[in-house]
Amino acid sequence: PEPTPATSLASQGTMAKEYDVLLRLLLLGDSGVGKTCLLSRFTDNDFHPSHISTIGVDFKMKTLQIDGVKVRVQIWDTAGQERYQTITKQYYRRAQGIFFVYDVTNTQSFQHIAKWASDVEEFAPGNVQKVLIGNKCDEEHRRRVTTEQGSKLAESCGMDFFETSAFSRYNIDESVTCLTEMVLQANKKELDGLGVSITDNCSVSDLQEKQMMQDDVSNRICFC
Ligand SMILES: Nc1nc2c(ncn2[C@@H]2O[C@H](COP(=O)(O)OP(=O)(O)OP(=O)(O)O)[C@@H](O)[C@H]2O)c(=O)[nH]1
Repeated sequence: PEPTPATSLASQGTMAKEYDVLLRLLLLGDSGVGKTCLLSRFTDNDFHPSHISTIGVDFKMKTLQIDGVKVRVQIWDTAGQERYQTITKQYYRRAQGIFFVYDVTNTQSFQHIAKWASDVEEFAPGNVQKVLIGNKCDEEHRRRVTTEQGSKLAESCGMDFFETSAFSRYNIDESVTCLTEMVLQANKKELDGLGVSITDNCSVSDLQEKQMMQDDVSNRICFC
């Protein structure tokens, strides 16, 4: 589905002051690692035992309070299946933060993180913030990727790292809050530079979009 444009969301917020800042985060990783479940657990406290593959992209939102600022986090869930990648890549450049998700019981999904990361290098904005997630850590008996391996990979890619469980809710709020804080921090200067305090009603996405339009008009990808 197409979301309501960020600008109109922001202006709705002006009336009711539902939030101060709007951010876009993206979930990437192989099919079946648990991206949809992580999102449902975070936004609705729901868990689905069956795997229904995401088709293309989907999104959900939740508002967090961070240091007294109401931050509306729009999280985009992408299909892990190869055949949707032409579509999903189009969403990379509008993300301020990315979760790279693997499944601790699936070595291949861990090895593929390098490929997801190199795609992001190519298609996402330069200052995009990144967090590595090793999901399904409740499945200790089926684990194939150690915490140390995850932690080393995260360190080598300059990412923060969490092991999570959408099943038990372990580290779900913590990982989303961490990435949200990183995005706020990374955009603080930009917001200040544009004369906008992060306590004003605004969308970081729109501000970045404006700046990118000024910076690289010639490099813009057309979505139509
Ligand atoms: N034990 C356990 N199972 C999980 C966890 N998270 C997801 N699953 C299961 O893993 C399967 C795949 O989960 P999804 O969330 O649909 O996977 P996805 O990454 O969104 O997959 P695509 O949409 O195909 O890219 C489902 O059967 C889930 O119930 C978890 O933390 N623990």
